[in-house]
Amino acid sequence: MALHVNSTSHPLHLHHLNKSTLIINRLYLLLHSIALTLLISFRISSILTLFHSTTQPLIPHILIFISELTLSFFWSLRQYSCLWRPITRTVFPERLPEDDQLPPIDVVICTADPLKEPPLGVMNTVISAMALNYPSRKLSVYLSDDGACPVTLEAMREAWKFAKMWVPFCEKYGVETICPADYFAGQEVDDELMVDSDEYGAEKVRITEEYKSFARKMTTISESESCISNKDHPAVVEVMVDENTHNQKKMPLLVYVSREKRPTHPHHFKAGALNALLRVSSLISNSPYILGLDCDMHCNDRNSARQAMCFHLDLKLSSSLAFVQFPQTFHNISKHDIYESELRYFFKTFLQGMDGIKGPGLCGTCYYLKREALFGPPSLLEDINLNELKQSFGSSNDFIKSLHTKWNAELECGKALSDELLQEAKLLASCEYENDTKWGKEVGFRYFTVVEDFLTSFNMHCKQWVSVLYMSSRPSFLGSGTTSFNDVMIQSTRWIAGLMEVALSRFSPIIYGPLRMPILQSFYYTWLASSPFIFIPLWILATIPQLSLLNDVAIYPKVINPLFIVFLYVFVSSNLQHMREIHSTGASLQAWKHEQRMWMMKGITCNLYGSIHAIMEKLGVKEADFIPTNKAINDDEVKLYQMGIYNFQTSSVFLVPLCSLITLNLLAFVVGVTKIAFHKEYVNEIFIQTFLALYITWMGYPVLEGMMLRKDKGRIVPSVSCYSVIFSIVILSFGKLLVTH
Ligand SMILES: O=c1ccn([C@@H]2O[C@H](COP(=O)(O)OP(=O)(O)O[C@H]3O[C@H](CO)[C@@H](O)[C@H](O)[C@H]3O)[C@@H](O)[C@H]2O)c(=O)[nH]1
Ligand SMILES: [Mn+2]
Repeated sequence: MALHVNSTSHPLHLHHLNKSTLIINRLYLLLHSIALTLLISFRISSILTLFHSTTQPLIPHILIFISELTLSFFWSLRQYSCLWRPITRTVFPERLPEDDQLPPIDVVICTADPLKEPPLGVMNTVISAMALNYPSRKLSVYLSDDGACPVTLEAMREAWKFAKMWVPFCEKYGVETICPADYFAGQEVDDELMVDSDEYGAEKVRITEEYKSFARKMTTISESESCISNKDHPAVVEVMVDENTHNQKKMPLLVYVSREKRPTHPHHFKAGALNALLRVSSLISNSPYILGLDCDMHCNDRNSARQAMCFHLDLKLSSSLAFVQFPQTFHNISKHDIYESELRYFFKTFLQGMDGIKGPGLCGTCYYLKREALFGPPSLLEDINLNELKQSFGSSNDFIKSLHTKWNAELECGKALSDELLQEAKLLASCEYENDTKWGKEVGFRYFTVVEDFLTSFNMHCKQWVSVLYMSSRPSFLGSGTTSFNDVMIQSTRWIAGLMEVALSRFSPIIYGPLRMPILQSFYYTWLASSPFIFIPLWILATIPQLSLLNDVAIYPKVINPLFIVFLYVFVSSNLQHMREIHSTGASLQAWKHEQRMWMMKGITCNLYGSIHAIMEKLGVKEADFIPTNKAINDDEVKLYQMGIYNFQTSSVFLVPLCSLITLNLLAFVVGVTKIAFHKEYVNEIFIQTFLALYITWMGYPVLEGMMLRKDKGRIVPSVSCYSVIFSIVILSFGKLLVTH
């Protein structure tokens, strides 16, 4: 087995705690918590007095109280877990053991739909993984094709041929940009390569031509063959084999797997694909570590495997470390990033905070995971008998054997698998294999939610595994972010539905977590699993204060009331904190506006629909689905996105609530200001409500602009605006009943 390194004078990695950040964070947590307590006690006392009032309505106060209480709860979960102990890390890969002592790695890549995930992009991911700076014979790359398209298999055979030139080229010249598409787009600075420039120049010309021809073939393949996903087919496993038998250069193994699919069998989406890959790979290479990648997430730093090994091979950490997570970074984010596609908060602030408390959650891609962590510790495996093992892992003797054996060192690239092995691999990738086993329940990636990463890592953390976040200055992986409003909304709705599925399951983190993990870590899981409910306070805050204002009901303290200061403090301090956080992650302050705006827009729509979807699933009315995010480029959409202009070509289901609420807020603001203009003393009573309406209108400005000012294709079409006005009138009429006595 690999050599573990334990040297205090020459550690493989270090972590740093910034003392001053820690003090500021905790001071903010303390002061803000005090302010929230005051605010809530004000609400309780005013509700108690209103109980006996015959003139003032109670319902708006209670609704606002609910929203303030839930938002304070979310704030505590989120901020305590992420601000308490953020850390950063450094690694020393040069201190790793010699190459022959490094452990092997299986790279698993998932793809599902060649129309949404164009083969050229997928193959670039495959090739970039093969070119990682790691001993070739210790790397095996597996692609799971859930679409089972001949297109993908054909593309992969071509990718194999190109990789045989590309991998040695990268190795010979120490090419940093190992993703061919990026390299040929001119992202490598040649001067930095310490090479004989003539020879390099000539080889570069040659390989550029090869890439062009490869890219052309990808286009022809995608156009000529059927790109329709097949949902009824047997398993296909193919190891890429050399046509000419003597292979000059050792290459990573490359395997295509398309698990069996039948309409009668649930296939559990990505988690199902990953579990099939886990089994097939254990038969072929059985590496102890797994690099998980989405098909659009290519390797951008050739050293990530070695960086991850700095943690996995640390003697002190190794036995409890389940995975090293790298942040997801995207290559197509525009400088405005209006849709907050970068997910800055999650990948930069939040995961760093979690790293200080037993580690970040798994993010579905960009992780180096210990295979064992998905199967339970080896000691556990040793204690149970063969029958029990078969009940957990299924009937394959070869698979059970793999649980106890180390990686397959005999493996040779370019050699076909024996027929027997191939048959067994197909059995492991069949629909029936998982019947009556613990796959997806206690073994492997977890089912019953479309956020398999969240539930799987929650289970690992509950079993005391720890994780690590490593963020290097050069993005280790680059993927394509969602750059159209429609894609963002669909993706977020799916995530929310998945989180809600977890919240409603027996693994609901709020109950299952606190006894099994440190309290702040359980805050992280509880926050994410309960985040779907954010639509409740957001809907209340976008309607009740405004309806109250329109009906002359004051629900906030007067400006002269000392409690006004508390409300002001909560608003200002949370926004300043948000700005500080954005600044510390190097983003521009514009991000503040975009993040708040998207939080509100998604909270109002995606959180509502995702929650409804999950509840209906629970009731058996609807089936779970996983619509893969679109990765194909649409030039018109990209143009609008680059210019920072919203593209509202999406379902009216998303648009109508947004338009209606913004219209309502605009109306409330205008009425509020008019009232104040005629009766100056009103300002005292309705200042907060008028300000809130202004703030929401400002946040929703792109929607207003889309409805009223724009004429282009990305505007909000008049029919949607009409429905919205009707919906606003409905809200106004029902609202009047709600907020008046
Ligand atoms: O039935 C399916 C559906 C999807 N996928 C693959 O899963 C990956 C992620 O799907 P994508 O459409 O890109 O979803 P995203 O919302 O962008 O994915 C994020 O959210 C997912 C759910 O939490 C995680 O699994 C991902 O890693 C994370 O990047 C892609 O490679 C797909 O090809 C499958 O293999 N089978
Ligand atoms: Mn994706």
